[in-house]
Amino acid sequence: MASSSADSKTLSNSTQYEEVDGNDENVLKKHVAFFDRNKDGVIYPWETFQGFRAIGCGIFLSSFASIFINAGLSGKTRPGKFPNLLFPIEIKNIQKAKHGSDSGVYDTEGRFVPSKFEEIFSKHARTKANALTSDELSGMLKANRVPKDFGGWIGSLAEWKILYILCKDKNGLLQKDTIRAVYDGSLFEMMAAEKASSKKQAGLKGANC
Ligand code: HEM
Ligand SMILES: [Ca+2]
Repeated sequence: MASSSADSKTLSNSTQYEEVDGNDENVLKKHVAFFDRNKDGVIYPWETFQGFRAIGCGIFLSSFASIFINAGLSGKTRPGKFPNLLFPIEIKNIQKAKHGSDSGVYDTEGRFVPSKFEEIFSKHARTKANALTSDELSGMLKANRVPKDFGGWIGSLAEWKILYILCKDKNGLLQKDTIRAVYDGSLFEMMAAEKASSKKQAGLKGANC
């Protein structure tokens, strides 16, 4: 549905998310931009580590994630056959790092596909229309599995389980708004701001979303 709003998305009364402008935007670039700490277009493992720490993750998860993500995605985003052993991820080619067994919310060019986003909830949200329980999330991951695509299974499992652990609400639900915000990376900015402000307040520990 068209609108004159300059925003790239709106939340209508029926909480259906729709692209308004910028349909051809590579939103996947925005998803990862938070982790490019010095904004030079390349994400090194130490930047992934710093990004995870900034959103409140512990040293163990941050270390594991930075090794796993950079070793796994670097080669896919770089030209040529030879690996760079500093494992940089080139943001301009981030759509090449997509894997199988995903939700399809990012298309092959990294664009956000609203209908696929809505499908997550129409197909898998049974308890509440606008949220997923842990079981419903597991059901979605199973349903998205492409046979024998073990790399894709692990990638999807890691992305969604980390999101669930970090951002479930007090009732164990992963809210639709939270999931929407992970796609364009705004969630990471919010988490970092929350972590920074809670740090200021008398040593409160890094929070969930
Ligand atoms: C706490 C940090 C992160 C969380 C919670 C997270 C979560 C997610 C989620 C939920 C998806 C959507 C998958 C789907 O639609 O099925 C996704 C996709 C993706 N993420 Fe992240 N992510 C994080 C950090 C990163 C980092 C640091 C990178 C790389 C620098 C990255 C690269 C990607 C890529 C390439 C995709 C597309 C996968 C695909 O659709 O096939 N993510 N992530
Ligand atoms: Ca960088």
